[in-house]
Formats: sequence, structure tokens, C-alpha cells
Amino acid sequence: MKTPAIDLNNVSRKFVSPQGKVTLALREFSLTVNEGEFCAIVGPTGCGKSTTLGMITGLNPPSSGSVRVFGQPVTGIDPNIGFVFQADAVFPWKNVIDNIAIGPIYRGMDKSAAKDKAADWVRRVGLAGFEHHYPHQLSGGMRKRVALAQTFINEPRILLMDEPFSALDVQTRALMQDELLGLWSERKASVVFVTHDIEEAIALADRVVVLSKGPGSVKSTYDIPLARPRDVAEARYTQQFIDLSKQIWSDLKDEVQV
Ligand SMILES: Nc1ncnc2c1ncn2[C@@H]1O[C@H](COP(=O)(O)OP(=O)(O)OP(=O)(O)O)[C@@H](O)[C@H]1O
Repeated sequence: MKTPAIDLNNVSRKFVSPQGKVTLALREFSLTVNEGEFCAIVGPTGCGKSTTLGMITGLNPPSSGSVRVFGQPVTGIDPNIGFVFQADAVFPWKNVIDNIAIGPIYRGMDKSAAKDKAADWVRRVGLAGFEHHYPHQLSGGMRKRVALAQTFINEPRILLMDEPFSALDVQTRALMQDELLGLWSERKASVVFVTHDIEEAIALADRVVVLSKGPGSVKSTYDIPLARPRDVAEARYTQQFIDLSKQIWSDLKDEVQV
């Protein structure tokens, strides 16, 4: 069997506050993501979704259990991993092209080669003509395009996304979901995509994992058999999609009810 891209095996994660209060964020949690697989995680607030991503990055080691990336124990920040978060990670004092060129420059690429590569990505994410704009001169959707280009330019083998589109309006969100699938399909990174939105999870993923309320563990897993390439807006209206949303919601609603 092929080594999975990500393997969290029976992990638990405890946090201790300065006052000594102990919070168990995850309990006996296991998750495997195969190479090239798009996995979405849904779960109630506070169930440990962001903690899970933190463990994969190495920023947030587990209290017990093991975390492996491409078969190797996670010991620190791995350059194969790219992130996109809800908040824009763009630098306000840099223009679009300089923001996108940061990764390659940081990784040692010559500045002018990095800018050439960034120019290509500007075009690929539909921002041609905006190269010299600063983030405050862009819409939320355009800033998100910069963030996607900033991440994809580094050709990550693993992509971690924490509610990346939740601050966008519904239409922009649907556009960005389509763009994400387009970019992802070119190289097929292994993705862990955290969202509160069941429909977003189904539209994007190969597999949706539902977490129980905190301390989180896997409640159920759904394979998403929708054909690819997917048109996110169209797929939502198919019976298969609606049935999956109902099933996943019936699992999740028990966890979110107080
Ligand atoms: N650094 C920390 N110190 C103390 N407790 C923490 C820390 N980080 C997370 N927690 C706690 O761990 C639990 C899980 O948090 P986490 O942010 O992973 O949840 P989440 O599922 O991503 O939540 P949300 O959906 O609201 O973003 C919560 O109870 C949170 O308060």
C-alpha cells in the first residue's frame, strides 16, 4: 500500500492555560489523507479542526499519538506544506506581484526569476492588470486570489486550508471554489480543507470527515462520488449532492445541538 500523504494516528491534544485549566481539544483522533486526495473536515465549533491542521504543520505537536507526513514523523515546519487561512495573509505594504513572489524569493530564487514566475501566476489567477495594486486597492475576492497564487506558486505537495472562503460573499465564494478546484487539478496536492459549510465540503472534496463535538474525534466519513472536473455551482443541484448534504447534516446536527 502506498504511504499516505498525511497520517494522524490516535492523536490527542491537551492545552493547559496559564491558570492551569486543561482543555482536551482532540481525543484518540485518527485521519489518513492519501496522495492527491482532497479531504474536507466539518465539525462543530471548538471540536479541534484548527488544532488538527496545526499538528500537521508541526506548529502544534500532539500530546500523544503520532503525526506523519509522507511517512516521516513531523518535527518542524515542512516546506512541502502550503496554507490558506480565513484571514488574508497578504502583506499590505507589498503590491500584488511582490506579494506573490515572496515564497520563491524566500526559498532562494533570484528576485527577477521570482517576479517572472509571479507574473505568470498573476495571470493564472485572473489578476492581469492589477500587478502593481496594493491589497487595500483590491476586493476581498481579489485578495483571496493573491493568497491562492502565493500558495500555489510554491507547488506544495500538501495544502492546508482553514475556512479560506468564509469571509467572502456567496457569489465570490462559488467562483473561488471553482478556481481552487481548477488550480488543484493541475498538480493534485493532498488537501485538508476545514469548513463549517457542508455544501462547500461536498462540492470540493473526495471525502468529507465529520468530527464530533470537542474533544473531537472522527464521527463519520463520507466518500463523495461526484464526477470531476466539477462545476461547483451545477453540482449543488444534483440529487446525489442533496442526499449527501442531508446525511451529513443529520450527523452534524447532533453535535451542534446544545
Ligand atoms: N492555544 C490554546 N490554548 C488553550 N486552548 C486552546 C488553544 N488552541 C485551541 N484551544 C482549545 O481547543 C479546542 C479546539 O480548538 P480549535 O480552534 O482547534 O477548534 P475548531 O474546531 O477549529 O473551532 P472553530 O470551528 O470555532 O474554528 C477549543 O476548546 C479551544 O478553546
